[in-house]
Amino acid sequence: MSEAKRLAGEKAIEYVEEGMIVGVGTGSTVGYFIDALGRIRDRIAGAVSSSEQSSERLRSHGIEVVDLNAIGPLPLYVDGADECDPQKRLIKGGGAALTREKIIAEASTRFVCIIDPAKRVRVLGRFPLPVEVIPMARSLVARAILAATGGQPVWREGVVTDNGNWILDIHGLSITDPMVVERELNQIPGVVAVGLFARRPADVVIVGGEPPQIL
Ligand SMILES: O=C(CO)[C@H](O)[C@H](O)COP(=O)(O)O
Repeated sequence: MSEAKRLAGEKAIEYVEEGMIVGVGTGSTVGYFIDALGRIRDRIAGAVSSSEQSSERLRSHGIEVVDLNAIGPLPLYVDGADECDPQKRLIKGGGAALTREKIIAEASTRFVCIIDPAKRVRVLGRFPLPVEVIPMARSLVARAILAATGGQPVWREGVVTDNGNWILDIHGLSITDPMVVERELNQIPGVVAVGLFARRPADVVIVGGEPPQIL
């Protein structure tokens, strides 16, 4: 699968234009995109990063990491996903960076999602749905998730997000209406962000392969 990830990550470079500030996600597929971005670093103005991990990798290539507050809308955001349905709605957050990823996706005009073929599903939910929670609300949120969805929330123990919060992964969901589930979970006090990207799906999906497929 890492070859498919590399092919997807490198293909996404075609969406980068001269002088752009590029939004950059998190994960192993994005790692290939960052490395390719490093090869054209003189042609971009910098990057907005969704995680400390990606910031470090961007800086290692000499790419300046820019504060989202210092700029207007972003023309382009490139990120991976854990699942992608035919409407380009996503589950993200396997790397625990979902909140910043959601912020950058929202700020961007074009969201290009890069995946390997195994990430494509008909219905979202086989991958446990990550939810970032305020630590003191963990068990309250877990009970509310069970009541609202019937899914089984499991604490990703030991993982602390870049925002100092915790992750619950919801197992056993079959998400036939992602917009409704996203909205319902967002309303639980203590939830910081839900790893469902239904309200803001990807605009373009690149599926890594020889040749890459554009959806
Ligand atoms: O949402 C994410 C991080 O929070 C990643 O994009 C997602 O987990 C996919 O990762 P990978 O490219 O390593 O398969």
